[in-house]
Amino acid sequence: MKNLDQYIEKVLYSEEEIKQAAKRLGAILTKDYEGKNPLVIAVLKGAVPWFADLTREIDTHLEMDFMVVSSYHGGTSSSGEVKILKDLDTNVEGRDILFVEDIIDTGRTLRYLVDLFKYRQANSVKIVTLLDKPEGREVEIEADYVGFNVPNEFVVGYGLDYDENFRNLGYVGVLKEEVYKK
Ligand SMILES: O=P(O)(O)OC[C@H]1O[C@H](OP(=O)(O)OP(=O)(O)O)[C@H](O)[C@@H]1O
Ligand SMILES: Nc1nc2[nH]cnc2c(=O)[nH]1
Repeated sequence: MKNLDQYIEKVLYSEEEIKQAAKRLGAILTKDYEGKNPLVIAVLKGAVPWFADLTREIDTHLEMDFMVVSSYHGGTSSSGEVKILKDLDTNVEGRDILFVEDIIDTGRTLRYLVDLFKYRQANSVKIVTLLDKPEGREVEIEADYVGFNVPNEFVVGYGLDYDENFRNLGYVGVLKEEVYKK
């Protein structure tokens, strides 16, 4: 057993399943964005592994950029307040924007970002997320492209953290209860 595996209660999505999801969505995005040169934005930090794997499956011209956004503090609950820690340096007016997220839970992060980019007069704003947790929703927002619908549990791995740890797991899983008690 690998060192970090011992903290995991169950694996929800394996490396292989995530790879297949990247291929499936990458093929759709290739068609949808052909000739549009979209600005594909990773919402850091959680989206890093998914962004890296997904964009390599999109076989058309695109540009990449990065934002650092945070709403979760130190544990498993959202503060409800979305903070932009690093914004874009480029003008998005008239651009086709594709946000890449690891998860949509309460929906607050993406509701905030979509509204902001509409205000900034992007031509289109769409969302691709590895995981969608519909039962967590507190504000209305829907992803345009979804890898998996995830049950209402706190998940870690493949970019998703618990207290900044476990982002480097290759798969998505649920932590053992004793990890939270430490
Ligand atoms: O739908 P919501 O309830 O807003 O949750 C989704 C957001 O929560 C996580 O980010 P977090 O704020 O934990 O920052 P991180 O990406 O640095 O882990 C995740 O990466 C999403 O951005
Ligand atoms: N790690 C992690 N971050 C989240 N942010 C919003 N929902 C989740 C979740 O289930 N796990």
